[in-house]
Amino acid sequence: MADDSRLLMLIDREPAQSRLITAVALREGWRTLVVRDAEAALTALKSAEGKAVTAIILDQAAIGDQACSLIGALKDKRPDAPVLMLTGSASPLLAVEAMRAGANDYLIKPVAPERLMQSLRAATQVEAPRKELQPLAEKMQGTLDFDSMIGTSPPFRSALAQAAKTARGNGSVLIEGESGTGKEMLLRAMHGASARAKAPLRIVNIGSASASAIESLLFGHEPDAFPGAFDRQVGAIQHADGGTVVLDDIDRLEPATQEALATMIESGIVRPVGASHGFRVDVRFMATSNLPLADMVSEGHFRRDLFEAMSGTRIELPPLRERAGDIPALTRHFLARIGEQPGLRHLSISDSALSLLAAFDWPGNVRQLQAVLFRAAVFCDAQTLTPESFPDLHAILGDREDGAGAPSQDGMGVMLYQPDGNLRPLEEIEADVIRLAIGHYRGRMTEVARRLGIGRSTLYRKLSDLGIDNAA
Ligand SMILES: Nc1ncnc2c1ncn2[C@@H]1O[C@H](COP(=O)(O)OP(=O)(O)OP(=O)(O)O)[C@@H](O)[C@H]1O
Repeated sequence: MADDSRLLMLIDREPAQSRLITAVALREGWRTLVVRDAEAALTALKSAEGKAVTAIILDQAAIGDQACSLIGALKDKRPDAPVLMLTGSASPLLAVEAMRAGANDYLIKPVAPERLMQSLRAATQVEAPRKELQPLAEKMQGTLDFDSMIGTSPPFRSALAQAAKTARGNGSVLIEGESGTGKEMLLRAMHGASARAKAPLRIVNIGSASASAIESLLFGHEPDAFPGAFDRQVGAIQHADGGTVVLDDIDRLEPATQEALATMIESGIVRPVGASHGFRVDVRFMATSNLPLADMVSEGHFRRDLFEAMSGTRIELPPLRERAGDIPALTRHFLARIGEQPGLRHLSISDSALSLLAAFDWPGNVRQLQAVLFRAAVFCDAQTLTPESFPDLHAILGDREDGAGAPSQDGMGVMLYQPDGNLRPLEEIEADVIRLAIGHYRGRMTEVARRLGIGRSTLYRKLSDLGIDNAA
């Protein structure tokens, strides 16, 4: 059902794409106004209907070289309406120009409908930086091996060690973790370090298509297997014979497909949809899940046999908020990579800006950190990023800046040594750890106690023994 307050202007010349975007946007309550070119877009914005436009998607193919100037003109007329640009080009320079002109996001075609909607949702959220999940920065390709995975925090390092140890084997791998924690990056590194590194790696995003389309993508189909199946299609599993298949977001697999996959794995034979016989394949399965799959099994939402077949090795990647100590290293890594992009420069970052980044809880994890840094770098005129370079984070955390939000001792952790080189007394360190935890978990004392591994009453006793004001 369309919501009258949500009108999307789509500047697009491809009828099939317009229909698809209109349909997926409608599912999320958007009405869509389709226009074919720049002139029609600017005219439409002046009309009574156009005044109600709350977001704009622009396909660069409809505009050509003038896309960035059109973004500027649209932002002049409608500064509040976020603009997303679709393009066939992966040029970082175009991405930077589009952002400087005012685009909120830049998506390279083909874009899965879910990715597009995620971006539209993010751009229309009031608390934009919390939800910013599709950064331009992600289009910067780097090498994908274990060494390029930044972080030294113990839970992260133990996940990496487990991955490195099992990469060379043939068993299945399940990587669990919130969105943006690096699951896909880790799987690619594992495939790269495996004996199958030179064989194909096929990644199937389970959330990106309907259940029947996923079956076709995985197993392939015969001509006429279903209405619209004109040609034979070879599925990802068969394509990856000898290599690795990744089931990205396996938690979203429908029950019927779960069953078909469990049967396939058990038999080692893949049977295309509509085919009377199958083919024996040799593939290694890897999967990612945003939700704890074991819980889904206990709740009856995921088949136990498939879970067991998929979890030869189970690796959990921690959310960024649980490894805030890695934020400075990640930040420097991303700033170095951003600085290599055409149109951007190498920037440094002040300690106070690092403290601000460390105090945020990053619901979109490493991906979001990358996006926020990229945006800040695009708009930075100086050589150094400061807290002012992150106005949205500043607004969210600003009122906590002198206390709860900012981790103590240069923001990055707790000092173990005194200036004279001797260790600090345990009580002082403990008090700092508790203050840091209260700040990090924004005063949610149950969470603070849970994360510190102590009971709430012990926590309150320590607060009083150590003389900590719980508004720390
Ligand atoms: N430890 C890390 N070091 C460097 N870059 C990282 C690290 N972790 C994640 N990234 C970067 O963050 C982005 C998101 O990572 P990735 O796509 O692997 O996350 P994901 O967990 O698979 O997310 P989703 O569940 O949403 O698909 C990528 O650009 C990746 O390069």
